[in-house]
Amino acid sequence: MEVVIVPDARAGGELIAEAMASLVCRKPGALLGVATGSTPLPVYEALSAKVRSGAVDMSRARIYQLDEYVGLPAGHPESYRSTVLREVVEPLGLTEDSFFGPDGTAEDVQAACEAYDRALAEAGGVDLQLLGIGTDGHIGFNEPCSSLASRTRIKTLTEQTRVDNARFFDNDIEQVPHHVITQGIGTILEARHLVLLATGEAKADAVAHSVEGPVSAFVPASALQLHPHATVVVDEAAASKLKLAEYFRATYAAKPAWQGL
Ligand SMILES: N[C@@H]1[C@@H](O)[C@H](O)[C@@H](COP(=O)(O)O)O[C@@H]1O
Repeated sequence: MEVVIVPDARAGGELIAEAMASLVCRKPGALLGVATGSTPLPVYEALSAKVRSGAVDMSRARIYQLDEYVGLPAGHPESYRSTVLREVVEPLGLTEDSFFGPDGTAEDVQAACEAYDRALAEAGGVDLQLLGIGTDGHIGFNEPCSSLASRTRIKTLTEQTRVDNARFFDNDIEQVPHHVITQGIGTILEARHLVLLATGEAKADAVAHSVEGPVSAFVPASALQLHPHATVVVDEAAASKLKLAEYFRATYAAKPAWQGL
């Protein structure tokens, strides 16, 4: 696992956007797995700036969703489908044809989960999966004690995650769905490159437990330790509880720039 400590969220966004752009230059039809939440926004802003300036042509890239609320009506502004369309797909100049996600409105939700898991594999697998992290260490919506081998499935949100996400629902926790679909931890681990971005002090404990703690279903992001190509990008605040921060800084400083993430 590589840990990169950046000065701020903007620098993290720029670094990851650069990695995504260089992937798409090498492999124009790359599958990019995207996350929602506030943290990845600087990545999408930096990447769409590259598209607008002509530095990268994303027209053949495909965008895959990580998770989704169950039961929000199609077109609900806070469904993750609407969110990714608004924050990623449209700013990158892509259309819905190149955007795929699990169907949170399906009558048979379990079948929709299995269909999405299959679709990911049939499309060749995700090349780069961007992840955020919950304050409890969740990735996607894999809450603590999710199986490290789990596949795309229905999960029930913890009270903490519903409280954290109420800000997207007029600060009204009653509006936050209880159930979600999420790529499982086993599914996420199949992506060829995992890039987790965490910014702000509220994520410092979750980052320290994930990077330096034992691999444990209780801290779902600790599963990144099992992946051969996992990159954790953190700002100074999110890195503040890492015991090996100096080592991570020195290692990254000594890395040749051409290597990328
Ligand atoms: N399902 C999403 C996660 O993918 C995201 O990482 C997390 C943190 O969001 P934020 O970056 O806004 O803190 O929120 C939600 O739970």
